[in-house]
Amino acid sequence: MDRDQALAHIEALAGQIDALRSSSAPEVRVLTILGGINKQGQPEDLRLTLRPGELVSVVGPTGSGKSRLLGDIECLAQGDTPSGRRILVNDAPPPPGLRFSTHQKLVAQLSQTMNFVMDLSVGDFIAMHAECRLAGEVGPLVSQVIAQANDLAGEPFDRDAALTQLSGGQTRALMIADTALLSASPIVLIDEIENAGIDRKKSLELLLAREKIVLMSTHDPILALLGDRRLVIRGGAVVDIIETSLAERANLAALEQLDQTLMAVRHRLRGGQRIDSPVEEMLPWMR
Ligand SMILES: Nc1ncnc2c1ncn2[C@@H]1O[C@H](COP(=O)(O)OP(=O)(O)OP(=O)(O)O)[C@@H](O)[C@H]1O
Repeated sequence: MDRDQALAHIEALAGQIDALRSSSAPEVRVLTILGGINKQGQPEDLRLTLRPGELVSVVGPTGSGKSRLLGDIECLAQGDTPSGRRILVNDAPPPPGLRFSTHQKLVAQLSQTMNFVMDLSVGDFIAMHAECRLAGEVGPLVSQVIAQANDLAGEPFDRDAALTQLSGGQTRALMIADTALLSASPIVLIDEIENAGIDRKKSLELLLAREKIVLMSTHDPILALLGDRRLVIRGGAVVDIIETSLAERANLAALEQLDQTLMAVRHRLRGGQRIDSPVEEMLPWMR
């Protein structure tokens, strides 16, 4: 391991320790995003309020500024990021203590590229996190988190599995179950979990059932339409806020069927089967 790799390793460990310490966070009744400027320096006309249990998707072309928006929320920006946005918590700027606290993290982040680097078993890691949150017996909660993660992941794993040996899908499933059941952070940011090999709809339902505010950047129409609203980003600014309409919800059902079609074909492909029969014959819902 060279110096840079060692430093990256230490940084990742520090992040995970911070996550373990995030044992309490203040209640967020309302989160407000105040507009800043777009990439051309023109004003962004935005005052968006979000409440617990709400799912908002963030859509826009590559490079339009979706991650910047999530980054602004993550650091509770106060006009000090390239977008100039400001974030209010319960209608007021967050106190600096809250912004930079590693103990009271308001925001949990999940992304496609996150990985565990700790040399621990799944059971030991979840138990450590649970001990930070609870006094008393943590065993049942650890079992619940692992069972929930297995429900989300395609391939099952047990508590003795090493964290670093989990697949991408299993890692994401464990992070989501851990965030939903153990993390105190009331805001969850998701940066593209489309190809994670997990049950994405169930994952979102799990987070929302815990009354989190969830913002999710995505290019996937099914995920985007699951949101109550979607923010359209262009040129570094939110240019539209679209409420998911009844007609869109009806289309969501049709899109989910298409998705099942592709999943059925993928399943055959993975199983080493041929894809040469008519597509309708491969579909569970058309048979
Ligand atoms: N309002 C803004 N003012 C200045 N720079 C911005 C603004 N919004 C975004 N940027 C910058 O533009 C670049 C691209 O933005 P970002 O990575 O957020 O795009 P993205 O939509 O997430 O792209 P992708 O879909 O490829 O991940 C980044 O360097 C980001 O800091």
